[in-house]
Amino acid sequence: MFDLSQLEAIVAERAASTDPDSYTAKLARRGLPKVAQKLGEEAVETVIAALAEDKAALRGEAADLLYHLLVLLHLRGLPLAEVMEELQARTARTGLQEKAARPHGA
Ligand SMILES: N=c1c2ncn([C@@H]3O[C@H](COP(=O)(O)OP(=O)(O)OP(=O)(O)O)[C@@H](O)[C@H]3O)c2ncn1[C@@H]1O[C@H](COP(=O)(O)O)[C@@H](O)[C@H]1O
Repeated sequence: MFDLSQLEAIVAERAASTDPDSYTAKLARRGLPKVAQKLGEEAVETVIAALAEDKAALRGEAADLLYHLLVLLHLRGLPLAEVMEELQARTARTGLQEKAARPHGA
């Protein structure tokens, strides 16, 4: 099954490409603030699709959201594996225990 680490590799390769047809390359050139803005927009669109109970729209918006998150992580040099390690570490306790252990305000 296709997974996010495979998409992460595609994003890394396309972000460095000079292919004029590459959306990833175009987006990466626009820089982190633009990518962050796009990620925020996709998050809002995902929420709207979820609240509208439109499963087809939610599927598309969730895909857009994950793709843009990977572009942002790539530009900030944070490997997806580190995020997965963070999530895996959290499985050792409940969400409320994890929240209580966070530094104040985090
Ligand atoms: N998964 C995606 C993916 N999801 C969403 N998008 C793009 O994200 C954009 C989101 O749409 P919007 O209307 O919000 O944005 P827009 O108006 O096109 O662009 P802006 O001017 O607002 O930035 C669309 O252009 C989508 O094509 C993606 N673009 C690429 N990928 C993957 O990345 C691979 C490489 O893509 P390229 O870099 O384009 O070759 C593809 O084969 C896919 O696997």
